[in-house]
Amino acid sequence: MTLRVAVIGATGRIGSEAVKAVEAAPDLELVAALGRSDKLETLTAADAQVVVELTHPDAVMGNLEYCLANGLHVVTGTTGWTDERLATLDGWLAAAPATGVLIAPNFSIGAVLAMQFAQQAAKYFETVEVVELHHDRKADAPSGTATRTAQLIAAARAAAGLPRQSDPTTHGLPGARGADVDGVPVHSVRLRGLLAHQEVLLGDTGETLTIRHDSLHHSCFMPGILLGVRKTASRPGLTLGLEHLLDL
Ligand SMILES: NC(=O)C1=CN([C@@H]2O[C@H](COP(=O)(O)OP(=O)(O)OC[C@H]3O[C@@H](n4cnc5c(N)ncnc54)[C@H](OP(=O)(O)O)[C@@H]3O)[C@@H](O)[C@H]2O)C=CC1
Ligand SMILES: O=C(O)C1=N[C@H](C(=O)O)C[C@H](O)C1
Repeated sequence: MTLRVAVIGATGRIGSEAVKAVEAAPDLELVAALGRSDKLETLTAADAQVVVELTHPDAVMGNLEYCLANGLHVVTGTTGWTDERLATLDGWLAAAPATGVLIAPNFSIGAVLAMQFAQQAAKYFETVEVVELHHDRKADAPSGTATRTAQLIAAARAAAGLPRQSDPTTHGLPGARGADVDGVPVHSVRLRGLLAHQEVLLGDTGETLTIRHDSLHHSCFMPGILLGVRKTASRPGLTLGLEHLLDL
């Protein structure tokens, strides 16, 4: 049976690729492709079952509220998630218990693996920092991937009983040490010509380990999006991270 799929953010960099990927999938039918000015009612009028949401941190909450109020499953890669936003989403999901939502900070398999490797390595190195590098049109910093990576690293360190990293800096300019995400410094570079890249730098006495991932084209996100579309309708509630859908 084909799944009826809609894309919100269809004119965007990743959304336009998602439209093509859904159209090319034999088991999926693209029933709506919404840009910024299209009404969300189009989704219900088109009888969509799964909505792929790839817009902007300012738009994602309104889009999810509408989808959950109308029993539409959602796969979103939009960034800007905070604990407060996740709590709000939990409330909407409680009122729509049959509905599934996948939030994937990154849909690329390489990025998901890099996050897992960083999490695995975290307890063996006393110091760790994250550097993320993106194109110069990106609205959010740090990136959703870097934020999630730092959270996973911090949780792994805490579980292993490691203390928060100390910072010896006593003199410097504001921001020079990056953003503090759960005690992990995260540095954001924005540069024309780049797409999405990340390095996790881990260091201890006499050695360093660098875990680097590069997204070179938006096509790298498509297998993850399609996997999410196929699985989320049968996973009620919130799935946070593509890793839960992969056999890792
Ligand atoms: N999880 C993942 O693997 C990935 C996630 N992303 C994330 O996806 C999101 C979109 O990225 P990207 O495609 O580069 O962004 P773009 O700016 O290229 O596209 C955004 C899309 O959303 C629409 N949009 C923007 N602002 C609003 C708004 N306030 N209300 C309604 N619609 C809006 C745009 O419409 P219009 O064209 O009219 O402006 C456009 O269709 C970002 O949060 C990004 O971080 C990106 C790549 C991978
Ligand atoms: O804006 C982007 O381009 C990307 N956004 C996501 C993020 O913030 O982590 C995923 C990927 O890095 C591309």
